[in-house]
Amino acid sequence: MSHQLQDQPWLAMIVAAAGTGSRMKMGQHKQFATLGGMALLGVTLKQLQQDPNVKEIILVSHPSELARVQQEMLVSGHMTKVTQLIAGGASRRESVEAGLAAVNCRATHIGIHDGARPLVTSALIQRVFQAAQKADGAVPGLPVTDTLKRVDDEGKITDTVSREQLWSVQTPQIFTATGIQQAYERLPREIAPTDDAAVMEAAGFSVQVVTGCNDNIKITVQEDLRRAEAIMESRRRHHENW
Ligand SMILES: Nc1ccn([C@@H]2O[C@H](COP(=O)(O)OP(=O)(O)OP(=O)(O)O)[C@@H](O)[C@H]2O)c(=O)n1
Ligand SMILES: C[C@](O)(CO)[C@H](O)COP(=O)(O)O
Repeated sequence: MSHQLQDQPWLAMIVAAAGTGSRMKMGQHKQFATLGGMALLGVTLKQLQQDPNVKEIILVSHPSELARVQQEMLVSGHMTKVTQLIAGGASRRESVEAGLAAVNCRATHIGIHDGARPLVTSALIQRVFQAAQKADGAVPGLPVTDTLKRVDDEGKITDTVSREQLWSVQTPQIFTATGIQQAYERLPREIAPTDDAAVMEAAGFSVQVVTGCNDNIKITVQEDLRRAEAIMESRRRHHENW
């Protein structure tokens, strides 16, 4: 796919939501867990749908739930920015690659966001997008505040890792469209990166970190759902549109 040269930045957002949510230990995929009265993935999509910077959303879902997502989230939720709903793969990498293949050629920038991070805000997207326009890409992150230990298989500490210069990064991660497409093409098949900035780094691109948001948590285990509910409730008390 080629990307047109144009003056105005144009952001396409891939939502990686094809995982099974095995760590949530629920009877169904975590995308359907209830959060604030909606499906978790529905909350994420609503946030992106109402964001002025996001021009199109490519939703990557588990192959077994495409029909349900289409009906319960896209049609019922009026997610008009979702231009494509496609099947993901067995790994996050495969799901992102499927999304990249489907991006509109108008996109100057491609964002990649976890379906499991419903508390993303427009302020955060704006911050990352602005920084991405001055580099090959940008990601939100926070400096690590706990002390870090390396631990062996028996649970014994082997050493203490300096936390100086260590940041914990989140999504959305936003890159130049040509950069992220090239970076994935160059990535050796056997590598399974845990985020997309790692793919850019491996290809020699420069990625800027901007201040992330403490509340932009990834829903991974049941406890995260309770925390997310509390954050949503607090936002509702302070902002009308939450
Ligand atoms: N094959 C995969 C695996 C993960 N993801 C997405 O990547 C995001 C981050 O992954 P994670 O939170 O680990 O989700 P799961 O892989 O679903 O969770 P688990 O590891 O507990 O099974 C999620 O939105 C998930 O849906 C994906 O699109 N395709
Ligand atoms: C992409 C990510 O959310 C950045 O923190 C994270 O690496 C995803 O990890 P997971 O193991 O796929 O949940």
